[in-house]
Amino acid sequence: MTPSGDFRAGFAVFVGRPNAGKSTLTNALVGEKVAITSNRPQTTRHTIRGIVHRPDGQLVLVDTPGVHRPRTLLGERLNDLVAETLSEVDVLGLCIPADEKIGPGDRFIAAQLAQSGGRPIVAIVTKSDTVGRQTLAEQLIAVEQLGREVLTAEFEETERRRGIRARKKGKAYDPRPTPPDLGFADVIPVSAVNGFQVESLAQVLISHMSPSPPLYPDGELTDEPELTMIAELVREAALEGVRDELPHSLAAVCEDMIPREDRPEDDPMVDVHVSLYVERPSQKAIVIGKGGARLREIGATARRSIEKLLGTKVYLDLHVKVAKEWQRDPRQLSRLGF
Ligand SMILES: Nc1nc2c(ncn2[C@@H]2O[C@H](COP(=O)(O)OP(=O)(O)OP(=O)(O)O)[C@@H](O)[C@H]2O)c(=O)[nH]1
Repeated sequence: MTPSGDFRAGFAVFVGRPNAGKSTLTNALVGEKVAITSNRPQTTRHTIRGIVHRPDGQLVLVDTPGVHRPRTLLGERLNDLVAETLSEVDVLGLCIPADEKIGPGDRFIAAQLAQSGGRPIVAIVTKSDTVGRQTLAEQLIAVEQLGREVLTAEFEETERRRGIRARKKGKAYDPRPTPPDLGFADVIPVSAVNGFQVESLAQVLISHMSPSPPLYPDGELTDEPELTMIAELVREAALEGVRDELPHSLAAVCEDMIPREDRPEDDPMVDVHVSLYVERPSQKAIVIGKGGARLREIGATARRSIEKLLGTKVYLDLHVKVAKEWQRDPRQLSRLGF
């Protein structure tokens, strides 16, 4: 790839309520499993970047957790993380599923994005394979309308503040006329499952980047440290098929990753040690399962993904530990990397 004069590069972030399809879309764009998906809400805890290389641009995707109202300390940290991420990117992708009516959660998030300093917001209507043409068309119109509402509200609020500032300084307030085209920069329906418009979305996002040489070398998919990715893979495997409230109480830490010494050069193996933290002994029992059956399943699933990630054979050593109320304890949180 030789970047020409009109090559563009920059950062984009997908924001949306839990389960909106952000991680799946990141994977569809990047083309390899990088972000962690699950059909349980709030599984993405770390900011994971996927890098999309195209002849005319490079898109660095930052995958944030869903914006939600903080209930615990962990929730607050997630929201801080989101606010921090929003201030560092070039374009904001607001994900709204095609198969669910726009709700207060979407409005809350859209309003937050509108307040993030005039960055272009691309509204992405996800999972569009799940609805018919008529429903999709109606959702696109509703999303356009949402864009007009939140950006008009933001414009009026900015004007109101300008007025107050001017009055305080004893200056004349010169109101600006409301721009006629307030709204999202683009509204685009996609499906991460059948690939519908995924490439167009990449182009739209790249079009909002500034001219710049590539930010990362070609071929690099993620700069997330391997240990974090391994921990996420184990956490994902542990969450599979669990229907209770475990997701909020489960954390994984990859303690170390050591190449086995006595292996032939063409058949290496890595020893990986991961601790799974739960809050209560009863949860530990759930994770371990009858006679250790569930833990073995988790181990087997996670090992396969880790082998894919590292490209070598892996011996995975899993330990389940109880760390009481870790969600509410700042010291435990920082130990677990939050
Ligand atoms: N049919 C269909 N399902 C999708 C699509 N994208 C995502 N899903 C499903 O929707 C669910 C949630 O997707 P995720 O990508 O994990 O959602 P997320 O927004 O990252 O969720 P959090 O990590 O909880 O914030 C999963 O079960 C996905 O398989 C899509 O384009 N079509």
